[in-house]
Amino acid sequence: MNGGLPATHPDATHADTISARALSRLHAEGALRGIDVDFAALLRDRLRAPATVALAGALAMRAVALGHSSFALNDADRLLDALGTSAQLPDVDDWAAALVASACVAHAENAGDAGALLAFAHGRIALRRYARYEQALAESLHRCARIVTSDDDAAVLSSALRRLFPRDGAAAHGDIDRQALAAAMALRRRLLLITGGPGTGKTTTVARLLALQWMAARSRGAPPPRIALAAPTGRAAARLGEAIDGVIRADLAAGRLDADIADAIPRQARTLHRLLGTQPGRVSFRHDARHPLPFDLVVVDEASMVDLPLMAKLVAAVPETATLVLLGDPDQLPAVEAGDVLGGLCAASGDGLALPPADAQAVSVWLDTPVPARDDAPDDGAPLAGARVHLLRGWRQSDAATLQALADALQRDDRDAVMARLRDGGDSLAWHRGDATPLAEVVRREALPAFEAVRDADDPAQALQRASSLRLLTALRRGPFGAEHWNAWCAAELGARVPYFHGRLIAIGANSERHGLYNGDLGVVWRDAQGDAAVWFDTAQGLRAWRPAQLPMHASAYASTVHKAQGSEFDRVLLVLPDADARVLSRELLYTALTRARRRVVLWAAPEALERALERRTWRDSGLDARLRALSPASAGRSGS
Ligand SMILES: Nc1ncnc2c1ncn2[C@@H]1O[C@H](COP(=O)(O)OP(=O)(O)OP(=O)(O)O)[C@@H](O)[C@H]1O
Repeated sequence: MNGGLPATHPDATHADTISARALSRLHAEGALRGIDVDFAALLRDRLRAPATVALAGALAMRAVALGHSSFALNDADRLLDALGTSAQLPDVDDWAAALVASACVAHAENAGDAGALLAFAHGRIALRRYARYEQALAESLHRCARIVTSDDDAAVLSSALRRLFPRDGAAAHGDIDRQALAAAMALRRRLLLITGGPGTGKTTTVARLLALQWMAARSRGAPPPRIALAAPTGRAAARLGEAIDGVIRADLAAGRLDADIADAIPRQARTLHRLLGTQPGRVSFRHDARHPLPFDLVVVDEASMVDLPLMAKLVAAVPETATLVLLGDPDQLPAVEAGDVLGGLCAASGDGLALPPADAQAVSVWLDTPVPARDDAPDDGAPLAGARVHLLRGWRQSDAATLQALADALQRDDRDAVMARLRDGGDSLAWHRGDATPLAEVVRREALPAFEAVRDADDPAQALQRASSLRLLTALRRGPFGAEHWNAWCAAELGARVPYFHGRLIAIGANSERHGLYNGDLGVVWRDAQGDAAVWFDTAQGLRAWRPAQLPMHASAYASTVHKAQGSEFDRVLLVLPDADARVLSRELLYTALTRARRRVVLWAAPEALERALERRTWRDSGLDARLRALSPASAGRSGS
């Protein structure tokens, strides 16, 4: 950036003066980055925009880096607060008037203005690119969220649902089986979100939902549904495929499924990039609105990890006649990139506990149980009402029960219960107070043996089996509590003398179609008798090895940030928080880290850092709900009834 900001415009208003001052101050303090201020300078110097517009542009760009797709003018103080600062900002009405008057800003009346770099709608300012994605997503969702009037025979559906979702004790007490409800809703809706915490049976539900779709198609005399399973990362896709396979096998053995349907249900899930078809050197995918995906049902797991541009492209590529089912846990950290899409979808679809009356009535007949209907006035209703079913009951057994209870307490924001659970500990939970136990001692005792077991395995296959037994998770990447430091520390403890030492654990950091390796895939370095190193991976084609120099981007996999570990699971997790407060510490970070563990969590954290993390919510601002509301002033429930 040039040494200062552009000079004040000759006919500057009071709002411009305030804006110019705010820009200088926020730049000087470091709250705005060079790139934000350069963008402001471009708007003012080259495009002759007033300082009000330049300030809005700089803040919109800064907001994207914090994960917001846009920010509300009347909530700009909150954005500054998140940046750890404050400044006098223009009066909201003056600011809005200046934005509407500027040729640099697209708004409802000049929406065709292709040259505008910013967009202003619903009181929110966004970089034009993100506004376009958000508007396109809202329009596609609005289209696909309409109710499908199923012409399936109610008796056939009832009997299929009874077979796939046998009643257990809970249902006998009058509770509805929310898993069966979700599967049934996928027959009425083109868009369905199935949300819930870990172990609430999202994958189990989706496996049975696929079977139900088959049974329904068969009874209708329709061709079998063409099904695609996908997830944002390779790891998550592999887990989804394996989990569906496990459910189908168990259901077949229990007589809940016929063999021909069990055989026909796909178990291979792919990354979203692979599903949509990456094209070398291009940001666009092979499948889009004009070349839709050749499927009738698209299931996407780990939806919380999908960012705004990718979700917009996915939804556009789902054909009008297909059903899109998104699975996710809205309490997890949102996508690293901008736009909390799952959060926006949840805001637009309500709590997922009650349905619009028309849905409730239809599904009650299929489930043979009264299903609660929303009783709010249609005009106040959520624009995607009925598009979400939230699963409540945790099903994981025994040794993970303490972890499940801890995750529940985090979800409820019951801090006393969280602290009590942590203090009580148990076989599956241990808390080392950061002020009392040296971290290196804990890592040496709790983590190192698992990494030594990888190194000392008999062969690469055994090493890879042991690779996901433990991961050290950090809040930060750099510094003494960061993943980079602990990766180097573990390597040194394991006796590393060369970068690709025998038994080194590697994680791939980007998707590579060419290799068939995906972000998060784990590999292990194995040296042969001549000392030559190869890195082995368990791929969809079986065990494969590459020379280190042939691999896509990768890093050691002993430690990683919680953000990076999203979509992965480990038997045990050692979570390390920094000894002082850091802005990344939040309840969602704790929740995401703890729910990565299947069996045991060891936490190293100072009580104060833990308390700060529990107090802070990850804040992601999104205009999706506002855009959806603008598209459907009446609720989806009314339009469909
Ligand atoms: N209706 C059910 N009856 C009995 N067991 C169930 C039921 N639903 C799920 N489970 C069991 O609970 C465990 C978790 O289920 P599942 O993997 O489907 O949950 P999930 O929500 O997808 O979990 P995660 O988000 O952690 O992947 C599995 O062992 C599964 O067999």
